[in-house]
Amino acid sequence: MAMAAMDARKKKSGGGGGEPLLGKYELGRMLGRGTFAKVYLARAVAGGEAVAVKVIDKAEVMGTAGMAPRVLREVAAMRRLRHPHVLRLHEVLATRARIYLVMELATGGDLLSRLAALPRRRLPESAARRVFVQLVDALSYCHARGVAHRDVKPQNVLLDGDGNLKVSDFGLAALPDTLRDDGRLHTACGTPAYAAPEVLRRRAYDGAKADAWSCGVILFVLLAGHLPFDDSNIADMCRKAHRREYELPRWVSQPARRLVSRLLDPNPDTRVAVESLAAHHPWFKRSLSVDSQLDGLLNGEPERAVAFQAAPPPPLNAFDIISMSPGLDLSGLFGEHDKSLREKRFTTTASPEKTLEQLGLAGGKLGYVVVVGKKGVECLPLAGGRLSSGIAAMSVEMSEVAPPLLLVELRLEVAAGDVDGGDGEVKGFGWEQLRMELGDVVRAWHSCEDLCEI
Ligand SMILES: Nc1ncnc2c1ncn2[C@@H]1O[C@H](COP(=O)(O)OP(=O)(O)OP(=O)(O)O)[C@@H](O)[C@H]1O
Repeated sequence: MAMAAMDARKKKSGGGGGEPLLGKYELGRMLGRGTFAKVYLARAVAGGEAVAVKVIDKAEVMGTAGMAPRVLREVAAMRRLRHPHVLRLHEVLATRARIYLVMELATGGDLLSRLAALPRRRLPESAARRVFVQLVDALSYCHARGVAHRDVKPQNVLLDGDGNLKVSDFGLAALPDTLRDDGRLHTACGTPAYAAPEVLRRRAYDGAKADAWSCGVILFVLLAGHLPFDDSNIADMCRKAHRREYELPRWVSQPARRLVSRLLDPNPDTRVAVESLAAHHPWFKRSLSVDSQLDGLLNGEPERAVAFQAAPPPPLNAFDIISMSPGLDLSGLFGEHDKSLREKRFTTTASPEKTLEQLGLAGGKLGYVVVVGKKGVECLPLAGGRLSSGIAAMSVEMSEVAPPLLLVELRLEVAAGDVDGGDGEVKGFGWEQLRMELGDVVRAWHSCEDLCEI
């Protein structure tokens, strides 16, 4: 940390003109800025601990309707919470002009920026689960203590140096003493894209259930890389939310889909509560070794490094590069084909690494190589040709069903510009041979129609 440079950067606005803040903290560079506060890196004079100090201008707060209670709520909420995934408030200091919230330092930035830095703005499912499990853990803890966050969004989810979550910004948090007699809240707050429909419609609402909706939106974003409902018109957004007009990408597993659907339930009475997820939802009980590499992923390493470790990609040839380029989206070229001919799935209890290795070996016999590329895992033809004429590549996706069971989806991609759309070649592809070459890695083999739900 560049603490040596701190003195030079002390700000009048926060640092008291070069003197340590109330003799206790030396303020350094600004970490970020919110609507009413600036947050600085700081070091405790006694002990040298690095912290974050949120500097709030009293006059600004007093001059803005509703802000004073918001600051008080943030302090009251953070004071009563002690959890590894909730940002700790160490102490509150004040001068005549300012309030200083001395907080745990989250060196990893916020989840929104970390996702934005990823090539496809989303995480593999196992990494998404790790983020989500920590989020649910933190919110379950808060809810059990009567604190609903009410503004759960990736900007308010910070990360520490190890990639662990720290839920922050309880400025909109609802404490039990702000509830009406019916136990529900009546203030519209939160950020539209993450806010529950009952919040947007300014109905009385249950803060914990509103948090559950926001968690559903976050989970969707982690898995898909975009928002489920994104409309500048709030009424339209509400309508879409009520009609459940969202579409998860096809690679998302069924258990994850079910979980998103339980959370994005427009009816708060039937919407699942975050507290009940940790104990009961099967999606939570899984973990693959790749989970531990979340930090690497969030540090901007390519997805392939996290998703599948065991298959080092061979050098890419020109064909590989073309087929991975975003301009050539092979997935949209299949509309006319019989799905059962071009897609197969199998379940396996082998590890992702072993499965890939076996696909690679089988490929050697059928004439393709396994490539772990930016688009995921692909089986590409040897020597720059085609798997068979008309077929450009076979894509492979894996998702966890219930550990150690993996679902592996294979899909033939037809070359762009193929005269008959690759129909003949798709029909002639050697699925049976592939199946035999995969041997006992395959536990159950399915055509795509067999397997709507697992
Ligand atoms: N404890 C912390 N450690 C590291 N960075 C922090 C910490 N707290 C806040 N930040 C950074 O400072 C920025 C501003 O935080 P702040 O809580 O004031 O506002 P906000 O939540 O972004 O906005 P608003 O107050 O408008 O809702 C954050 O986006 C984050 O980048």
